[in-house]
Amino acid sequence: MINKAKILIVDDDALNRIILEKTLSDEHDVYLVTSGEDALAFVKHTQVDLIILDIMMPGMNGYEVLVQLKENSISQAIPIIFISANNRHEDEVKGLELGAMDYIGKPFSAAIVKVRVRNQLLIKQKNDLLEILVSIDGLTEIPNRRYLDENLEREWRRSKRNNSPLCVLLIDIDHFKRYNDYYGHRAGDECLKTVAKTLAAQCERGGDFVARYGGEEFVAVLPETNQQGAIVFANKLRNAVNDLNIEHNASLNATHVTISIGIASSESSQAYTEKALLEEADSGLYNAKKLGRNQISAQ
Ligand SMILES: Nc1nc2c(ncn2[C@@H]2O[C@H](COP(=O)(O)OP(=O)(O)OP(=O)(O)O)[C@@H](O)[C@H]2O)c(=O)[nH]1
Repeated sequence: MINKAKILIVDDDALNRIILEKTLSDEHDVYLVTSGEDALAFVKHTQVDLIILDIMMPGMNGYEVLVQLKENSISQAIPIIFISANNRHEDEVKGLELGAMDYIGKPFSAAIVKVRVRNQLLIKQKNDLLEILVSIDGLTEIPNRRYLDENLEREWRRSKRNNSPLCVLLIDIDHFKRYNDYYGHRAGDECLKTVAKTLAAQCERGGDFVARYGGEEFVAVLPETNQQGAIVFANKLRNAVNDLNIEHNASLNATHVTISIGIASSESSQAYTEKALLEEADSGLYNAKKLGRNQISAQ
């Protein structure tokens, strides 16, 4: 079963646009543009699930449009079906080699277009699900290290491009080895799950996220946030975990589970890479531990 999808049709021929719209609009939301240039502009502001792309058009041809769509991170994952009167084998091979998922010759049968669109949407749905599954940590069900690496790098590049501040927080549960030793590994897992969900739930601003970094460590990424904002957020995390009041009789700094947090800010940092920024957050964490735990420390 596929959900209603957003399909962009790119064709300079009015009759083709009308027939394709009529064919697909009972199952999907259909958008129409008449040139490659308009298609590239459209995907910048509207998220679409599939593009049906004519090849021979005045201005940019379909091949050129496809190459540009594949070069842009916003549009590179959108499946593209070529629809063209170029029915030579070489044209079809070229289209598929460039990255189109399917190629339909003109004149086309509406029934075939319908089925092929449905097939591509099913494949995309499965790929999207797979993408989510490989980005989620199995134990805590929050984003995993893989998700963190990919998204932190992207946010770092965005921050450099737009000259906007970026903060990262390295968060560690205090005396967690003692927790495991005292309450057992299974209780340790439950504690990790609760803390992870609590940390993730504090992210209210779009773009902010918390991921499991490994073991009992987590990382929060705060785009467009300066150090002052990051300190406010870090205290919110620390308070939220304190408020859980999870008993920790083996802790050496409290009678409940607490966290320590190191903060690094791109504005005050000398870091040239996002990894170096994380290392600075690690130094902050080391300080917070040294200062007695259940604290934050900004670099
Ligand atoms: N239950 C459970 N424990 C884990 C998991 N991943 C890591 N740990 C445990 O987390 C503990 C981390 O211990 P340490 O790095 O020594 O740090 P700590 O005991 O928290 O001490 P401080 O960080 O200095 O406050 C180790 O005992 C790991 O075995 C997990 O998935 N489940």
